[in-house]
Amino acid sequence: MITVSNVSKRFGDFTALDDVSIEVPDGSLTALLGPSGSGKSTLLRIIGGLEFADSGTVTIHGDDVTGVVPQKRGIGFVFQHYAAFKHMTVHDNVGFGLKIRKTPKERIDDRVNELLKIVGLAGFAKRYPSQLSGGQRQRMALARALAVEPRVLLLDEPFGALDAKVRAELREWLRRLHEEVHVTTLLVTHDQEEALSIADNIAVMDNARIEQVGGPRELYDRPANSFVMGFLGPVAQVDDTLVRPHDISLLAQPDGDAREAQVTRVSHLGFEVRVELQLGDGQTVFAQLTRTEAAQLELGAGDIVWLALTGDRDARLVREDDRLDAVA
Ligand SMILES: Nc1ncnc2c1ncn2[C@@H]1O[C@H](COP(=O)(O)OP(=O)(O)OP(=O)(O)O)[C@@H](O)[C@H]1O
Repeated sequence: MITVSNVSKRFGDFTALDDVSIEVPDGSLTALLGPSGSGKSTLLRIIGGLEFADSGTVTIHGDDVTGVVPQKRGIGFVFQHYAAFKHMTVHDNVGFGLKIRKTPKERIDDRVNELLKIVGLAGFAKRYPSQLSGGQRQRMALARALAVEPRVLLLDEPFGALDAKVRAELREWLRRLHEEVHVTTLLVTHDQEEALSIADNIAVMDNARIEQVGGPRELYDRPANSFVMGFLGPVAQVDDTLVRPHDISLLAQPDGDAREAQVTRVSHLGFEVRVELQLGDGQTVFAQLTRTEAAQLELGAGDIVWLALTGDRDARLVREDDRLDAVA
């Protein structure tokens, strides 16, 4: 387990981390998720020893590493822009950490071959980094980080520089890799879909603080506040209630508490149909329907419908401040 206790960090008079505490469970894939500038990388770098906290402590597997240099923390790093040794083959890049630890050559060869297989680069050992695609280079970086059998793997937007399709592939691949090697992994990302799809534990950060920690479903279904709710997915507002747009259903007739609304726009986005509505008081609301639901209602602009809130009541919030606007 990684334990961060009451860590604060300032750069001049700017507070990058404000009394942050978090526990990263052993063997988990934990994401640090938040907007740009929220302090994710600073927290990761403090855990890795690339930056030192002004106050607070970091322990890894019970050892206090707060003042320990990165090389002695048992950590593997991968960054967005991976600095490979250009003049070395893929094999030598991956084996570099073992070589400087004076590991016998045969042992290095075995370990490198095993890792290249795991990351899907078995046939690429003799190539140079310039002969790899961006996605292959990041997989090589992961193999290199894993070579020295770190206690913890720290990934800072490792797929951030790749195009969307490759990024999605590598996400799935990282998830499978993690299931295979089980090393405690901390992943910095600003992409909620990335965090929700691969992490089993997510810490949502904003403004130098951790807002909420939990599993993907817990965060989505029980957001602690409007910031977390808005950062994890779309939000619609009906009066002062915040709901997920898919927790709004539209009825052809009045029913109970359902509110009358006029359809102003219907957008067909494949499986999803997005309906813009206007309530009697002028408030605009977005609802998300499946194409089947929309087809049954035969919705078109100008239609009058009745809007009801469905879904889990605990997944709703009463709007308490303007933090949602910061997300949108
Ligand atoms: N060495 C530094 N000197 C001064 N300010 C810094 C330094 N490192 C980070 N900061 C500031 O601290 C804040 C948090 O930075 P950090 O990189 O942790 O954010 P982040 O959430 O990882 O954002 P991003 O996704 O953009 O990297 C930013 O406003 C940044 O400008």
